[in-house]
Amino acid sequence: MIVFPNCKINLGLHVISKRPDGFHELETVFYPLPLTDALEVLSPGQLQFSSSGIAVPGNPADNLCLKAWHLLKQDYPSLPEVNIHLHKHIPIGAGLGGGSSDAAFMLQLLNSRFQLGISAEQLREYAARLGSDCAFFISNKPCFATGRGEIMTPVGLDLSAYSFVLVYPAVHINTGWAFGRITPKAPALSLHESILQPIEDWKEIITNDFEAPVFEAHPHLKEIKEKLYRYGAVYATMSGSGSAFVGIFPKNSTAGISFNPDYKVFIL
Ligand SMILES: C[C@@](CO)(OP(=O)(O)O)[C@H](O)COP(=O)(O)OP(=O)(O)OC[C@H]1O[C@@H](n2ccc(N)nc2=O)[C@H](O)[C@@H]1O
Ligand SMILES: Nc1ncnc2c1ncn2[C@@H]1O[C@H](COP(=O)(O)OP(=O)(O)O)[C@@H](O)[C@H]1O
Repeated sequence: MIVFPNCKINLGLHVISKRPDGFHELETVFYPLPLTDALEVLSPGQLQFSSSGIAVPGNPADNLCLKAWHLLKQDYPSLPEVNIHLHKHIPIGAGLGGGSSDAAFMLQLLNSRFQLGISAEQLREYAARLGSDCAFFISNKPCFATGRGEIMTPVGLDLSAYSFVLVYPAVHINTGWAFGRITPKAPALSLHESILQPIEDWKEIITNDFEAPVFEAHPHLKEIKEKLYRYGAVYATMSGSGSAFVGIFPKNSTAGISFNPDYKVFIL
């Protein structure tokens, strides 16, 4: 069985307060985009994980796909061992949620392949235990999110008239480090309201709190956002804790966009 875990972008992100458990309360809008990995699970087999494409840092035994299998195995002891192959295409440490998406798709795949009968709500709970933005990928629809990112309300956003330009400048941002560089505060205007304003106004009212610390540590990244606006983006932002940027352009207006050849650029 093969599935294609997609990435997400954050349209705005406010870090509101630090919680006693060390995590942060935030608000953001998650928006899914069709840049994907490929995740194949073969069974019967022995529990095995391999990957190709972009190298995933860290020990393969810690890969979120395996963690998802172990999480379900605790509650469903009859879950068979499987042979997992991940072809990694979504940039890592980019704020695109690729690892979280792999984990959420793995939970869903195991649930349907082995008919475990887990409800969508229960899947969201399992996913939230694997990562703060993992639960989003179970419903995978535009939503306003609060809490650690796991409390979601659907948001009626139709961006089908636009193309998305993703730029990944090959700078790996550690999410925990980025949260540690922010002084939390309540926003003057909640994203719940600002996201419903015309997209032409977003430039003035929708912000990502991670941009300031990331620009401070990597000043050359600011140029990417400025260049997206120079090319005609209606709205441009860093996604999540970075370092990928997204520019939202009217459809058929992305010809000729080019960046440093060391950067990865995806037009979706
Ligand atoms: C910042 C966001 C915005 O969508 O995405 P990315 O930029 O990573 O994609 C998310 O909140 C990231 O979610 P995720 O990548 O799943 O984070 P986790 O693995 O749960 O946590 C990594 C680390 O980030 C910090 N963390 C994460 C979420 C949160 N609400 N408060 C935190 O303080 C914690 O230090 C934690 O140890
Ligand atoms: N399947 C996976 N894909 C990507 N990263 C993974 C995966 N499993 C575990 N990781 C770990 O998660 C970290 C963050 O991954 P990723 O989700 O791509 O970043 P981000 O949180 O910026 O969106 C990586 O540095 C890697 O060590």
